[in-house]
Amino acid sequence: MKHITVIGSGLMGTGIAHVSAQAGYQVTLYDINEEQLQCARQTIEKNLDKGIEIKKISEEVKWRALSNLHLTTDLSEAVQHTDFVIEAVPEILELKIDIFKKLDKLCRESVILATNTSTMSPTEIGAATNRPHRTIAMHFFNPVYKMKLVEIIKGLETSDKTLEVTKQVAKKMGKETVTVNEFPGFVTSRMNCVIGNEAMNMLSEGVASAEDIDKAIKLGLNHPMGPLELADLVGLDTRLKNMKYLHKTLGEKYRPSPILTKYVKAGRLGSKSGQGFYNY
Ligand SMILES: CCCCCCC[C@H](O)CC(=O)SCCNC(=O)CCNC(=O)[C@H](O)C(C)(C)COP(=O)([O-])OP(=O)([O-])OC[C@H]1O[C@@H](n2cnc3c(N)ncnc32)[C@H](O)[C@@H]1OP(=O)([O-])[O-]
Ligand SMILES: NC(=O)c1ccc[n+]([C@@H]2O[C@H](COP(=O)([O-])OP(=O)(O)OC[C@H]3O[C@@H](n4cnc5c(N)ncnc54)[C@H](O)[C@@H]3O)[C@@H](O)[C@H]2O)c1
Repeated sequence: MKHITVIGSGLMGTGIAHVSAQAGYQVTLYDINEEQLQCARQTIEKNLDKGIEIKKISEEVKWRALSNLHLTTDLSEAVQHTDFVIEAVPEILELKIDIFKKLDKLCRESVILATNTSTMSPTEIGAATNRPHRTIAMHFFNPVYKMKLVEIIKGLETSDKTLEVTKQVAKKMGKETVTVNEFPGFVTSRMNCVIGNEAMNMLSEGVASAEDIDKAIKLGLNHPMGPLELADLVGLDTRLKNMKYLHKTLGEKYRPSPILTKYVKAGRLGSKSGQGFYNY
């Protein structure tokens, strides 16, 4: 297990590539958008510098991590030498399935394919390949350099060997893992969804201001972030996609708050667009 390929260099793919390269893996980061790749490299370098500044890593660790990182917009090249693939494209099932079909054709038989989906089914994604026993979900958390958890979700056909190897990969990245049986939203996204949606409904009902809702949860329940600022961090478009999926699969109580739909329609996507429940 020497080479990891990350598919998608956005918010999460960037973080996953960072921790993989810093852990000593050879990393190829692939995206269809060259600009996104360049942005990812800048973000990784910035975060490595921050790690040096707060004395979490040395200069040598930074340069070794950057030397482990390779960027490409060529999918065949991206997986030519890979041992393990982690997909982090937008939360669109058809897109993930399309990519897994391509990966299945291009990757050596022994390569494990992992998806960083927040809520979708590794069984369904794996069923689109000839290697459902080597398909798994590896759910990282934002920001990846900080969040200690990787939530691992086995698909129906995922082999025990694949689960074991995936746990080892997460461990080498310095992460703790939990193993979840496949259910929409797993553990964390489903809980995030309920808390976030209730906060959005309270805001719409005029129960309290966004600031006070977040402050109450931070100081009253000791969360590191309030639910509304967290939704801004995650991306309101990603949150809405996940909510719609949970609503379809788990029923009425997961109906997205109307304010979330309205904000996404207005292009208010959270910190990544400069405006969400707060201005950035
Ligand atoms: C259906 C619903 C679905 C939801 C949608 C998808 C959700 C998704 O699936 C799951 C999620 O991600 S949910 C989201 C889950 N995420 C959450 O819930 C996030 C919760 N929020 C937080 O944890 C904090 O507010 C932030 C980390 C965001 C900012 O914290 P801050 O203090 O204002 O920022 P800071 O100054 O940067 O330092 C932070 C810490 O990182 C350290 N560090 C910095 N740079 C570093 C580097 N380059 N290297 C190493 N370390 C580095 C720094 O030393 C400090 O360490 P300490 O040991 O803590 O002192
Ligand atoms: N945002 C979060 O906090 C968070 C946390 C954990 C998991 N996730 C999950 O991670 C995945 C990615 O989310 P994100 O927030 O990083 O999204 P994002 O929009 O920030 O990044 C997606 C990236 O995928 C690229 N992309 C789009 N189509 C592609 C294709 N066909 N081939 C290769 N690259 C392509 C885009 O150019 C972009 O760089 C989603 O499944 C999401 O649910 C998100």
